[in-house]
Amino acid sequence: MTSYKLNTEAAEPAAVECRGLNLKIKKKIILDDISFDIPQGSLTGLLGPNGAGKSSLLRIISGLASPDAGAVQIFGKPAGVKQLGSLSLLPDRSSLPGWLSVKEWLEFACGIYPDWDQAKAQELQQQLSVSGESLISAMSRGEEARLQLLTCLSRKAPLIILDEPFTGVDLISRERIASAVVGELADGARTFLIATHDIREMELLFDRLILIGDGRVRGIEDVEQLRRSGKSVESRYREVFA
Ligand SMILES: Nc1ncnc2c1ncn2[C@@H]1O[C@H](COP(=O)(O)OP(=O)(O)OP(=O)(O)O)[C@@H](O)[C@H]1O
Repeated sequence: MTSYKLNTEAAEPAAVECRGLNLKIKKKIILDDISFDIPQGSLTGLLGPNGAGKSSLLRIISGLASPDAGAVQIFGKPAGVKQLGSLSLLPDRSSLPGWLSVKEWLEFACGIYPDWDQAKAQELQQQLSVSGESLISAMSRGEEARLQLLTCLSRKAPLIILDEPFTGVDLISRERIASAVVGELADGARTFLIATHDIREMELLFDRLILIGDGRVRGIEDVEQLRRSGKSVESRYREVFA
């Protein structure tokens, strides 16, 4: 079995360091030798077609699933349950309790997350236009997506992982979600890893791209360098996957 040396000597550990990740489900290869680093303070887009393995990879990074081989470190420490406090995940499928109202959910979240920032939650509730009175099960997909983002960003966790934050979300809500992310980027204290198919909304925000197809890394790009070479995120995506 190949052994993978983790980057233990860098001055500042990467927010995420993946080395040689492999995952098989029912004999099907889902992730095939995935390796990359995500520097602290960056906003990385994880892009790839349906079924590429993005959600599976994010679950492993978040410590919710284990790879068959390889290793992940979060801020220099092995990923897993002990790192749950370092990251805030917006999962690809809603996991919010539908029987609660938004207000009840936010009170509950404030109690369960030790790093909950109540002032930030109130600010985001305004910014994302989320009504406290709504019952979660009665919310539209876009309203629930905004509540998920609010929940995710109201924690002080230094690593934010968003898995498809725009699914089923209308244009205005997309803009609100994108601008909430922009607001969080200002001081560079947080690191964002965002899996999305909606390249246009995020094109101007990404500073790095990880392109993944058929479970393999198909490219790691510095967006500034891409632009200097006359390419956009979208054109690079088409070049790799079309
Ligand atoms: N529990 C599972 N059982 C069987 N196959 C699975 C399971 N979870 C994921 N897969 C398969 O793994 C592959 C990658 O799925 P994954 O959800 O990670 O892709 P994705 O890139 O997030 O896709 P999308 O963009 O459509 O959300 C798919 O072929 C999927 O069918």
